[in-house]
Amino acid sequence: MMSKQIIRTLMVETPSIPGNLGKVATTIGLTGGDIGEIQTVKVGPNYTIRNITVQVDHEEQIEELADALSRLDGGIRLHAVSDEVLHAHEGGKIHMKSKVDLQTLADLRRVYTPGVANVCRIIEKEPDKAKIYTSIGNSVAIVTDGTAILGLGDIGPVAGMPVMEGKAVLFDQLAGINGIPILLNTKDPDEIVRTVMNISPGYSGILLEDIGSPHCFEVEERLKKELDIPVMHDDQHGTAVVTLAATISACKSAGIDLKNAQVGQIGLGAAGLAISRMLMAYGVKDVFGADKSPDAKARLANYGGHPVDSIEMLMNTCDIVIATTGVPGLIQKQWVRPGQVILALSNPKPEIEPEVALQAGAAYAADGRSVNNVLGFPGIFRGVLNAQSSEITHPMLVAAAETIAACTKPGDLVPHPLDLNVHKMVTEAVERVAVQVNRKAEYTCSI
Ligand SMILES: NC(=O)c1ccc[n+]([C@@H]2O[C@H](COP(=O)([O-])OP(=O)(O)OC[C@H]3O[C@@H](n4cnc5c(N)ncnc54)[C@H](O)[C@@H]3O)[C@@H](O)[C@H]2O)c1
Ligand SMILES: O=C(O)C[C@H](O)C(=O)O
Ligand SMILES: [Mg+2]
Repeated sequence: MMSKQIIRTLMVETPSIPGNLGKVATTIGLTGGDIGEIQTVKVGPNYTIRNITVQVDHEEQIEELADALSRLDGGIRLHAVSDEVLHAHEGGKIHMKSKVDLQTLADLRRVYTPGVANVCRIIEKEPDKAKIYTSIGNSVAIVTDGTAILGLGDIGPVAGMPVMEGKAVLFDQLAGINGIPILLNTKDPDEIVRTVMNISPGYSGILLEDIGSPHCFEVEERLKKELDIPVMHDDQHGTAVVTLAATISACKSAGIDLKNAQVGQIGLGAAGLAISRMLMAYGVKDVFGADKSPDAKARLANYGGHPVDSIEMLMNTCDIVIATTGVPGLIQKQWVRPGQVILALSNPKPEIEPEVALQAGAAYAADGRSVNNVLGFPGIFRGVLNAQSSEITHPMLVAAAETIAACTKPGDLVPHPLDLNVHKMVTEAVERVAVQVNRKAEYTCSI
């Protein structure tokens, strides 16, 4: 079974005779399609037209499906096949909008010149006032060099823009933050650091996204040192937060003692190394790691993890296995041990489909669509922006993970990604820790 990435909408007309919609559904099922939403477009005197969303593995299945539907008798007609995903991206997914009215000359003078000059002067005298009189206090740059776009690899920053726009949509709708994509035409760490430093005055946070390893480690570390605004590489720490949350939930449901469990991490790049570090910092004693790169394994050993040479061996010994390699189907079903927890987190396709892992005996299994850093980064940044914090610290990340785990329904691994209450709870948890950090800093400064 595959992850059915191709999504199409079929506009189908059926005469109003019981059983016709059933025939359509059966035809879709027989060609291997999964039915998603069904929306009634028009109810006629003796017919109904519906948009049916279908997910399939391959493009050719859509053609087979269209053929099969056109062969159905009794007046069933396929009117159109449309690509809603592509359609949703037409013209881009984001748009910079003004918050003020511009109807009259008075408006013009107020929001622009000459009124604006006085606001500039105020900020010149007291730069902190920019947080009050501009959007800077609520803006985060989403920075990519395009070197590790999802699991698609080094496809360049422009091809990665749909992902960056997606992150901006999530920032806006889940946390009310202006997320602004910044595409870098360089992969050189020195240039990345210099460029981000040079643009940083316009932002109150930097989200590094889909920057490949190992240069992502150096870039993040240097930017954290140089800048006095929060910097976070989402693929590292956002992913680690959500994975820790899913692991806590799985252990609770499966009765596994996380700290004494054997945890295996396959793929020790940006996501995998950060997940391993997070789990070890949380108290997990044994984290084993596999990667095709000896350097990646050496990095794990430096942080106290145990590198192993074979994925099969890791599968054979670990209670919890997490994979972030970007290689679909890497985990074979015969390697799955009964009762194991398997988080195959690569996007767009996992190392093993959750259904396959569960059929093979896994107690809990999930992929990167559900265990996804979308549950972490919006609330983490909202929390630090609210607290006007200059950094994102490890205790803030742990607070976020524990909050996500606490919001998870029994039997699930993580909450629904669009549950606004979860993002609010993450925000509050991070803000609480951030405020404590700020207070401590004030106290330290004053003594
Ligand atoms: N679900 C989520 O929230 C989430 C978040 C971040 C990343 N991811 C996914 O994780 C994957 C990796 O992302 P990343 O940013 O860590 O990339 P990366 O390039 O930094 O890391 C990938 C690592 O996998 C290793 N690897 C590749 N093929 C391998 C194989 N056959 N056997 C063993 N190791 C192998 C590479 O050597 C590298 O160290 C991507 O598919 C990405 O979509 C998911
Ligand atoms: O973008 C996502 O869906 C998650 C993650 O950042 C990834 O790179 O896969
Ligand atoms: Mg990413």
